Amino acid sequence: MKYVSTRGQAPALGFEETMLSGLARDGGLYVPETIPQMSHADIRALHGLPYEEVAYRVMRPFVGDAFDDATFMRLIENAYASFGHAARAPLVQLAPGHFLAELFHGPTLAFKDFAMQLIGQMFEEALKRRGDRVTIVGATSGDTGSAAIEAFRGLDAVDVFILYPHGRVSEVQRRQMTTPTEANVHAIALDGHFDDCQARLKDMFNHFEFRDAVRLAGVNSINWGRVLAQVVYFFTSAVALGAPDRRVSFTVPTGNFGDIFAGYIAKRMGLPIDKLVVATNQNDILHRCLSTGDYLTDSVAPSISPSMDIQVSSNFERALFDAYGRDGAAIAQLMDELKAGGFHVSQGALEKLREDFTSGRASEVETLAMITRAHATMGELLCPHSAIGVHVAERHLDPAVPMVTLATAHPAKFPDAVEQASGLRPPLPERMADLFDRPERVTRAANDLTELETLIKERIAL
Ligand SMILES: Cc1ncc(COP(=O)(O)O)c(C=O)c1O
Ligand SMILES: N[C@@H](CCOP(=O)(O)O)C(=O)O
Repeated sequence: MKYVSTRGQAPALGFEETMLSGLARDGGLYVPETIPQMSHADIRALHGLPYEEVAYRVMRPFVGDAFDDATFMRLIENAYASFGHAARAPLVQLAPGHFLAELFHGPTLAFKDFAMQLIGQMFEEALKRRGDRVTIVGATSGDTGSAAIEAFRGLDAVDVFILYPHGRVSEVQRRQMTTPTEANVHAIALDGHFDDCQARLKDMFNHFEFRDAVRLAGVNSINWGRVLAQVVYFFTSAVALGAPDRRVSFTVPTGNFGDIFAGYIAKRMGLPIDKLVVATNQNDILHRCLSTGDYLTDSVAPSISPSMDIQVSSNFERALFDAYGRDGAAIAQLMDELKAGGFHVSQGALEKLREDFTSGRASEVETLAMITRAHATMGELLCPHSAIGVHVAERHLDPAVPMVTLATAHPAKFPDAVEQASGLRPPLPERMADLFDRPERVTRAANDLTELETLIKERIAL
């Protein structure tokens, strides 16, 4: 299995190199050259299997010879052992035909744990075998950072630097990143918003002298391994509702387009998915683009769903690559236009995108109202991101096709918004009960590439 860049100018790589290198050297994102297929019989055979076994069967063809069968299974089992629910991604029914996939039972209470716990295992195994070490730099609007720190804290072969937007993550998210005591963990509060963090991270990958000197690696959804691990719960959810003998739709609270792109990969593998609904908050560039074809960046408006306060949606590039017939030069041209503020998706590409994706948005008022109503009438306390999903999903229900909305974070990560809407302040799980008493350790930094690179080099003593 080979991976190719969306910009067409970087060498094709195997799974392990793709995973360890992050961004392609031409600035693009890696995608599989071909998508492995699962027949209806293969999908039917997933019924009743434990999550780990489904994960193995879905991901195995993508991994090639990077790990032997027994090792790959062991890594998967290790990855999900710390989850607080036996089903890993349980489904609950919200209303007739509408289900919620609870993806927040991992160690940091967000869906990021599904992929991050696994790539933590895969990095450790691959680096041990190679006798190598890497510097991970991650950009976060709150959840990727805490999940990455949890997955990589204390590992000898890794330093992990997380850039988060100062003052724009929830207090729980911030403390998850700033309170770990391990010396290989470095939380950096950047003066800017998430898009600045992600842009500086991509600048570092494109600055080869720095990239090679620190052995830079990425664990954002830039990393194909992240997307791959997220494909699995689309399968477990759909199979639980009758796939492949019944079509299923998904609504995904969306920011960087990684999670919904994982759904698209599941569909391309053969899972009978009807609609993939992109649900955005007021930072709705994806909804506007799918509605009009214009992908035009605007200033980010801070919201009560801070993890989705994103305007430059990294993985949309992967979807565009397919929509433009895998024409790397066309994608490179669009990404150049994006630097100047945006681009227009061609009519043909827009029609291709609309074959798979539809979209909706929720305002701040609608998000709060959804939390209130879900608590009062559905018995579910939703985080603001998940509430956006449920709000948008309700506008795309079809009596003939079950809808699954992904609940991407635990409500206790965003207690202020949840309390405002429901009157309930959800408690953190027991194992995190002292989070607010632990001392914080964080470095404040300007939105400046040279300053950030110097800081990282000093910390790893280069
Ligand atoms: C809680 C939560 N919901 C939704 C999203 C959006 O997911 P994606 O960036 O994969 O679109 C994020 C951040 O990525 C998140 O942290
Ligand atoms: N919402 C994310 C933003 C980064 O997304 P990623 O999936 O590319 O890592 C976050 O919580 O950090």
